[in-house]
Amino acid sequence: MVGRKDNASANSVEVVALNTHYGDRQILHNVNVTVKKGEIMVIMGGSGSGKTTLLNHLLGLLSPSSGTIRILGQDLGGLTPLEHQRLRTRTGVAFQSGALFSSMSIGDNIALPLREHTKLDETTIGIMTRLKLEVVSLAGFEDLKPAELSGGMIKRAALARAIVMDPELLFCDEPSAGLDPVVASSIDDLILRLRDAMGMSIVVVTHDLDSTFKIADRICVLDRGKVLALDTVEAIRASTDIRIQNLLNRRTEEAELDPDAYLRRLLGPGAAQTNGANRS
Ligand SMILES: Nc1ncnc2c1ncn2[C@@H]1O[C@H](COP(=O)(O)OP(=O)(O)OP(=O)(O)O)[C@@H](O)[C@H]1O
Repeated sequence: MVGRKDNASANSVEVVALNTHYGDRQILHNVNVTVKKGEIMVIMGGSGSGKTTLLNHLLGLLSPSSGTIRILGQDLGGLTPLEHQRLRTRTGVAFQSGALFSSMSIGDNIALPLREHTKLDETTIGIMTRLKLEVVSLAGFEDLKPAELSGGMIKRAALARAIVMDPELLFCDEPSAGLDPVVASSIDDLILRLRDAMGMSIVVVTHDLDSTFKIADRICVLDRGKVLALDTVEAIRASTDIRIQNLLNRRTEEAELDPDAYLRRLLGPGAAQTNGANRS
């Protein structure tokens, strides 16, 4: 582990009473989330429910209107820029798009955090980079450029860069988005392996229900900026809350509450009128 500091907290993430606004509009409402050490927490919710906003708070990219965010025992609100930077070396982020530098080789992309944050010599950096490429099953691909990789390989490379510093906490934004089911499933397996073999705490933001049920220890369901539920996979699956069931069944509330309005949206006003006329 590079630059790791011990801390006594049993939780990797503690979000307490988080409220946030974009301008006058409140986006997150009294959000409380805890991620235990070694846990995989999946944040899910419909489009616009606030997943990205919450993730950006956890990454320290947004400041809350009120509330507290503790990452690895440290209150983000009270950190100096140097402390922020140190904390960043203990966390990893795999962005949805990969966010790899297109002009650099895969090996150089993955080595970047080691070159930026450590004083390790190039031989050691080369060994650590190749080790992480092996972990994500990309051994031998270090000289290729991102444009030469498939979507699944880009996601793997992004994960390799996110874990190159052996972080205690890993954030993954839509790790399987845009991948076919088989490749998406292999990314899920990789995330599970990272937790099991390296003991990381992992926060995943995803729309993908199959992936959620496969990897999550607990699920945080967001709905219109509020935590609708935070529980185990089994408990979420068994929930009788209609909004959770709608989310799980991929039904919209509109469809549930007003079938005609849903049809109008799907088919256009003329078709819906015809439908209404036929019914009466
Ligand atoms: N920079 C911004 N300025 C103003 N409003 C924003 C901004 N970013 C997001 N929002 C609004 O905040 C709400 C939550 O957005 P957010 O992107 O966090 O949701 P999400 O659950 O990640 O959605 P998606 O799954 O579609 O990415 C939405 O209503 C969105 O329109």
